[in-house]
Formats: sequence, structure tokens, C-alpha cells
Amino acid sequence: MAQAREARTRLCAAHGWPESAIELVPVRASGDKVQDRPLAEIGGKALWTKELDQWLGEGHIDGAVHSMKDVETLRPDGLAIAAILPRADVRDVLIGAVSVSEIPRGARVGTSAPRRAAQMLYHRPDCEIVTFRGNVATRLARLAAGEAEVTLLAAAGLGRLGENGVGTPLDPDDWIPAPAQGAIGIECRADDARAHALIAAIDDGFSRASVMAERALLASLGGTCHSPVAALSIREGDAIRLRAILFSPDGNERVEGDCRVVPGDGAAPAALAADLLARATAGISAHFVGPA
Ligand SMILES: NCc1[nH]cc(CCC(=O)O)c1CC(=O)O
Repeated sequence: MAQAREARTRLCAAHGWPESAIELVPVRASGDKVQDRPLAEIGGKALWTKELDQWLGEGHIDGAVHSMKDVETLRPDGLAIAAILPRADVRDVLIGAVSVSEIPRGARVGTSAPRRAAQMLYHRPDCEIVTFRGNVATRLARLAAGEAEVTLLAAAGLGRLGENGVGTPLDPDDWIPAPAQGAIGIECRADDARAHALIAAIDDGFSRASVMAERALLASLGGTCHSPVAALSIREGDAIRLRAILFSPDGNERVEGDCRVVPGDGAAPAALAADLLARATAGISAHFVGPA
């Protein structure tokens, strides 16, 4: 809902509309309905998009607001990503310790993201991963209740909920976030030219190019938002430096690489994905199926 409000505010500002011009329609996603198990274990795909796709396709709504990190790389034919909003803080935030190296020995780390678990175990093999799911407030409450010593959350999500002062943001030089982290996208029906044009007015070109590069890499890896992969686009003049790391889930192995991407070019991310898979050990490549 915080993301939808941000999208509404930006759309209304761009077109000079009152906030009442856009109605927010809450849709409960499958990923919200199941709270007690790690998402990766539920196995189903499209946990955050299935219901929204259906409502959009059937015309109950004219636009769907997504956290792009949760949007599968292969989208239904009838839908189009009409805008990527200016990207928020891309970083992961560590809560419960001031840095990864200062986490107490043997500490429990609450997360259900395979990427965060593997990346933490790579740096801190002494730590123990405990499953942490639910919204931001739930996770912070579980930390406060002593179910883990530390947890990791996206700075973007914390910021949108007004939790700005919590924890230590991790420098992307040593800790890379998830593909598309911090980016909000708005989809519409591909044949709805009017909605597409209105929404496209708030598209941010560099954020779009960055997110599309990260998604192109993920698609070529055959990865999902549950894959142990970290990827980030960094501005390099008019182009992008795309950095990526694949991990084995236990954090024992990793393979990393980077490439230069001219905005809109999907070939360079695909080539980086192929190169990473070619250099990956079996413990890593078992978690990626390659391009569809
Ligand atoms: N899968 C959960 C999810 N999807 C998007 C965000 C944060 C917001 C964003 O990255 O845009 C989060 C929570 C988290 O990772 O802490």
C-alpha cells in the first residue's frame, strides 16, 4: 500500500490531478496469505503477482503497482511494464549489529531469502540462519522477541514505512542486493494505450535501464526471486556497470563477474549470465536452470 500511495502521488503530480483521481484497490497476494513457511518452500511461482495480474487482465483495475524484486522475469503476454519509478535506496540494511564482521560469533540470522542467507554464510560461516518471514513490522517484532540476533531488510521497504533510522545500510561494494531491489514498477494492460501513456509519463529512464539489465541477467540465469543471486547496476557515464554474484545456498562457493551495459541492451547481461554459469561450480549451477 505504501508503494501504491507513492505511485499515486507521482502520477497525480505529473498530470495535475487531485489524489482522489486514482482509487487504490488493495489486493491480497498469495505470498501474504501464507506466513508460516519460507516462500521458496511454498514452491508456487508468481506469489506476489498472480492475483494482481488477474485483476488487471479482467479490467477490475487499470494499473498494478509492484515491487520489481518480486516480479517474475517472464510476464503474461497481455501486460506491459509502463513505468519504473525513480529507484529508492538499493541497499540491504543489517539490523542488530553495526557491521557484518561485528556480528557476535555463532549468532542467529533471521531471513528467508536464499540470497541473504548464502551471502551471510559466505562472509560468516559461523552464523546460523533462522527462517524469518512476514512484513517489516513482523520481522522487527521477531527480532525484538529474541528469535534471532540480527536480520536483514531492504532499505527501500524500511524507508517507505518510515523506519529510516533502523540498522546499518550495507555498502554495495561488499554486499550486493537482489536484482531490482528498491524499484517500483507499474504495469497496465498492453492494449490499453491511454493508461500506458498516462503511466509512462512518470517512467524514470535510468531506473528502467538498471532494473531491466538486472532482470535480463536473472532471466538468462533461469533464476527467480528465491535464487541465491545478487546483482546491481551502477551508473558508468551514460552506461551501466552490471555486477553479479551467484552463491551456493550454503555460502561455501560463489562466482562473480561484471559487464558494461548500454541502456536497453539485453545481450550483455545474457552474456554475463552465460559466463557466470560456465564458471560456476556444480553447487552453484544446480540452483539455476539457464535461459528459458
Ligand atoms: N520479498 C520481500 C520484499 N520485496 C520487496 C521488498 C523491499 C522493497 C524493495 O526492494 O523495493 C521486500 C522486503 C525486503 O526484502 O526487506
